[in-house]
Amino acid sequence: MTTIAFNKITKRYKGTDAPAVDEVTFEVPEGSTCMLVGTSGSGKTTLLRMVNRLIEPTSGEILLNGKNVLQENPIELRRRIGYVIQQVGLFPHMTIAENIRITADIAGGWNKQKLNQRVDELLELVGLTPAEYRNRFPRQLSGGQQQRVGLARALATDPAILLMDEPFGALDAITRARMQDELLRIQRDVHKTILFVSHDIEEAFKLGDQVVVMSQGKLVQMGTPVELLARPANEFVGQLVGADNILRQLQYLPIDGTLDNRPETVSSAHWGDVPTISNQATLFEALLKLLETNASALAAEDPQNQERTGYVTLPDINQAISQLRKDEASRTESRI
Ligand SMILES: Nc1ncnc2c1ncn2[C@@H]1O[C@H](COP(=O)(O)OP(=O)(O)OP(=O)(O)O)[C@@H](O)[C@H]1O
Repeated sequence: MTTIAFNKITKRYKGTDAPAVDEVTFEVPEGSTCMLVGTSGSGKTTLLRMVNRLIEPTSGEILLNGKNVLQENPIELRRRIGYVIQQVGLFPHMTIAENIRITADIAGGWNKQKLNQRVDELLELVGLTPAEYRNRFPRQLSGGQQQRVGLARALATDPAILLMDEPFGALDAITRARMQDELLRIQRDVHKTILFVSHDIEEAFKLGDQVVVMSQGKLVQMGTPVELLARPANEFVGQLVGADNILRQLQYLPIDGTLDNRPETVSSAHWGDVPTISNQATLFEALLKLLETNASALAAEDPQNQERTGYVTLPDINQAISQLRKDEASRTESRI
């Protein structure tokens, strides 16, 4: 596993005035997913491509587990870093198996039989039945399926790092959501350190442990989705993440900050009767369940051991909403 650290990394393209990436410093902890968002031209792709040295920095450093990428052989480096882009770029005259095998082969250490096994493993991992897909050609696959092959290929060398540049950008909304779910599922197994460029804030919030917001080459804010929603660093971030949308905020706020041990709306004799909800659910999910079941409270349970950690009621959610409105009002005031 590998940590990626950016230290005052700067890129100035020849013949341009403003730097494309301007003294950016942050760290992606190993095994986590960091989403890069921001306006068009804010330097996201440039930042990403400096990690595998497709672009060389002007100054600053990028460290992988403490080692500067500039001290590594670029080919060796790219073997350890998977790269997935929107234009999958499969070789049209090679079968799916050959497309994946060629990358695994480069990594070396596999004999023919092991290589075939590896291809099948990877196809399984990305949700394509090997027997059905391994001998097809790229043109015989849908866009989403081709993107899966792109991901399988990037994982072929078992890299510690995955760089993903709008990999699902060209897919329709339903396929994109499915691919996002697949990536979450795969990441639960493989624990790669992922840096992912996205134009879609919902995607960034769904996939990211951390989200980095870029503007004009600078890092404006880094935080978890909840941090960005609750405390956007400035108006630009607030607008980008939709922090003034209360329902959206409820979708990301966990219920555990709102739990009540002895809600007045439930008499103690009926505590055992109320519907349950995972204590990792969001306030939005709790709100929906309260409306659906018409119950006065939900019991929050730890999904691991079914232990009750508290209760959530409509007044609790109302209070959370009032707090969000107050925060929003004070943010607006501080802008004036
Ligand atoms: N090869 C290049 N030569 C000169 N300028 C470049 C080059 N590549 C990118 N730029 C400029 O650097 C800036 C950052 O570009 P970059 O592609 O990193 O942004 P981005 O945030 O990924 O944009 P988008 O979201 O539109 O893909 C832009 O102003 C772009 O015009």
